[in-house]
Amino acid sequence: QTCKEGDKCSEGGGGKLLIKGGIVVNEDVEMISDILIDNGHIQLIATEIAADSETRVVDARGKYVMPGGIDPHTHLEMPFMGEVACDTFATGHQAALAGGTTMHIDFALPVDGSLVKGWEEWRKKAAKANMDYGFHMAVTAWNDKVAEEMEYLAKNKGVNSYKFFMAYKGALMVTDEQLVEGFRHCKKIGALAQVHAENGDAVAAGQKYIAEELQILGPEGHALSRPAILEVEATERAINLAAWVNTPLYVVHVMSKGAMEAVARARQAGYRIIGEPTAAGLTLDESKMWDPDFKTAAAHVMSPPIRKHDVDGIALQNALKNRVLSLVATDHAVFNSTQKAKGKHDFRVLPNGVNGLEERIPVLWTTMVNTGKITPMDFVRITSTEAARIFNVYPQKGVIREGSDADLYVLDPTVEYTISPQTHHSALDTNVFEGIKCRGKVVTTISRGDIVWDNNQLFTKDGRGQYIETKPFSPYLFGGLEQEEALKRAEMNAPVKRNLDKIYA
Ligand SMILES: NC(=O)NCCC(=O)O
Ligand SMILES: [Zn+2]
Ligand SMILES: [Zn+2]
Repeated sequence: QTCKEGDKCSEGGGGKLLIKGGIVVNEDVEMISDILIDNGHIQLIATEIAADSETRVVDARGKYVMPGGIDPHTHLEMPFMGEVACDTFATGHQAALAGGTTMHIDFALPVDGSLVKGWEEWRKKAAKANMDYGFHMAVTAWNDKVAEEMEYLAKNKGVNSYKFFMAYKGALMVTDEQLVEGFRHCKKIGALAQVHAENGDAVAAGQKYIAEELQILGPEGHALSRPAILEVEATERAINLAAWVNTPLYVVHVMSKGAMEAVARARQAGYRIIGEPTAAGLTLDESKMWDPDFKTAAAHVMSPPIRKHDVDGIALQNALKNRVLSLVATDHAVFNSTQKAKGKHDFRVLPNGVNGLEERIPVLWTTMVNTGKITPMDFVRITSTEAARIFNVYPQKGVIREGSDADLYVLDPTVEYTISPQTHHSALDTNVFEGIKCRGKVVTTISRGDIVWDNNQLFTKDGRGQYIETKPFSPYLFGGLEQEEALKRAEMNAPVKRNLDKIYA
């Protein structure tokens, strides 16, 4: 149930709220506290707060109260491979809110080669927003106009991250030269460079070989044509180029152990590299692409592909635990079974993408907190706080703190349920997490002080979500870079100076 235009949304909507007695978790501390919310913000956090007659009380005793999830990687209503992703900014947001996520950052694509037009187009799509959102922009070509528009959007429209696709040859892919130009420009304007790291030329050759020579055309051909080694190669290449330019780099959807190890080496070497695994990559297995039921196999097709759980998934989980990987996204890009059927006879035209906006929080909690792999505080960091810091919206988001936006959710660790497309809130008719038994359920979600999900019901409406500007030069990424640069420049001149000293000694 969602509130329609003109409804009073009496169960949610404004007013003072008191969340009583929950285990309030931030990334650095957890303690039993009350939280008073007014005017969309957290007003007071204290051991005991009394409610007046106008205040609605949410009983959170025995439950966790955590900062609203921030999903840093989604594709709502994205035109891709001849289809348009079927979750809109309404249905995608409703799914997210039912799963404790209260903000996401979506990838806007250029329109007619223009980033500004792309940004405007995505703002139109987001007129239906049910929760707060920001944008990254994809850079799919390189010229003066692209560079100018990046600067304009970073300075004036709150876009502080730009993604370069090293795959999808003939569509979104850029060359290494464009990558380097783009990285340099990101550094200049204080924006974060992001990469989809797969060797697109090799993937194209691999697809041709698997489809034409080996005559494998089913969804398993997708996995076979995009092996981990091509992800590792591109990840290492992007890291090296970013290190050369000396700009921070964010590797989206790290799916393989090898790519994670490349991120680990780079971080150990002191580079500013961030690795993002996805909910699907952490918890699912590639074997689903071999499922005899086409609908099931096709639902699992995404790029880079879901890998082997016992090798890659577990290694990604451990890397997250040890802070080699930084935060978890979904890469929510959903195509229903009719749309996926386009690739029934050839995996090369099967729209790529899986779901996760609603499942990220309960599935990760079940997989990683219930097993003792990470603490609730770690959980908050990887699902919310780290994204807020990286994309420079902290402490407005990502923390339960006085003055912050009242975006939070209540999770009951005792409730068990099984994920199913029949009960989820996405417009999708499949669900790659179907059948997973979760222990820990988001029972209440609060977005800007409104109860938007409670007791298995949505109380939200289209248009209530706000655009969040992400400002450039995030101190979390760019702090100290100038000093580093000055030292580097001094080192560059050192051999020349040594020689001159010798000559004129
Ligand atoms: N990942 C995927 O398969 N689809 C969405 C586009 C992208 O992120 O590459
Ligand atoms: Zn991608
Ligand atoms: Zn993506």
